[in-house]
Amino acid sequence: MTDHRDAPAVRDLHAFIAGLPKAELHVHHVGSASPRIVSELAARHPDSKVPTDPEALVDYFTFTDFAHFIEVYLSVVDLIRTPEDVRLLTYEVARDMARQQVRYAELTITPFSSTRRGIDERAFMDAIEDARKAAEAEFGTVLRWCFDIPGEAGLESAEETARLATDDRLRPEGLVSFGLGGPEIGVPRPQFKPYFDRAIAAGLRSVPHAGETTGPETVWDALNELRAERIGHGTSSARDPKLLAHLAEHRIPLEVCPTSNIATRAVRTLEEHPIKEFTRAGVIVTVNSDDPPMFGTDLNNEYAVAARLLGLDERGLASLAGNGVEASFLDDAGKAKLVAEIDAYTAAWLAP
Ligand SMILES: O=C(O)c1cccc(C(=O)CC[C@H]2O[C@@H](n3cnc4c(=O)[nH]cnc43)[C@H](O)[C@@H]2O)c1
Ligand SMILES: [Zn+2]
Repeated sequence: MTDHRDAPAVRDLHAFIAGLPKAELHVHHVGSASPRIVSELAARHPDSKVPTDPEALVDYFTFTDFAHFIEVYLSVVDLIRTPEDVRLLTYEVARDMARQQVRYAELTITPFSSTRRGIDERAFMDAIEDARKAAEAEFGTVLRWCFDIPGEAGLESAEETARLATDDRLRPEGLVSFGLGGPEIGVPRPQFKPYFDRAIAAGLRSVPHAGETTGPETVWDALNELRAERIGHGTSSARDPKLLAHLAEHRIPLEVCPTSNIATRAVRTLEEHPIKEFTRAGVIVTVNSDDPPMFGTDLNNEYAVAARLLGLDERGLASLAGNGVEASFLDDAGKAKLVAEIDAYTAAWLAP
């Protein structure tokens, strides 16, 4: 993904980013399946329309709009049919993260999509937990889960997601937060309040998507009705100065995913992305990859994009990585350790 025509200073920045320890807060489980895993699963299930040839996947993963993206996303969801598929996917996603020096990730998982397709709920939880423990032991990447409601699937999906997230016999050890994903148009956030209330009462943190494909009123709803502690995307917040001031004052971070917004055509070009308006308004910005292989990106590339749009040098990038850690649901000791690692890496890189 590095442009080899880059000037030497830019190349150095890419190398700095590649080694920088990072936290990722907004990345989807199925949306992180590498072309190799997608083609392996597609070959196992020849009834699927998903191509088996990784090169054909590039075309397949070119989206006309957000609705088309969700349609393609669900065709990949359809490839995950057994607990072993779930385990393999989760473990391989962690391997890809470790290669990018991602030390900690909150991975958004949609258990409803798997249980409704017939995967046993107990086996599903065991598969993700087994992969989480193996990944931490083998790659050193700490994974935590965000269970999200696929809002367009209706309140049945909200009920099922809340049940899976709060039933003490099922709830996985790695679960830290509760989310809401899928299309926003025609899916008002307030209807999900009772499910978020239950999840919050059970100790989960609230991290809905909002303002990705609809206006700032959706972000207000996420804050006021769903008690959001971070906002997934929040792109349209830039259209409401009062909202920007509120996010800044209450230190509600945005999980910004620049390339995703272009790929789903939520934003026309990177140059038009409001990330700079967020930082100017004092909003805490974290940078994330969302569905990296589907959007032809990875977290390192998203940091490079942010560096370009925000004019960041190495210290600025280290501070951006620090935002990801501070906005995470790691405990204080975990945060301090990862921030110290970022600082030590940056100091060593900049040492004469
Ligand atoms: O699983 C089903 O059967 C189902 C039925 C109806 C609707 C849905 C969904 O809408 C699933 C959406 C799915 O998309 C995930 N996702 C991945 N990237 C994004 C994003 O950038 N913005 C919003 N959602 C995203 C999300 O986690 C849901 O799982 C499913
Ligand atoms: Zn997302």
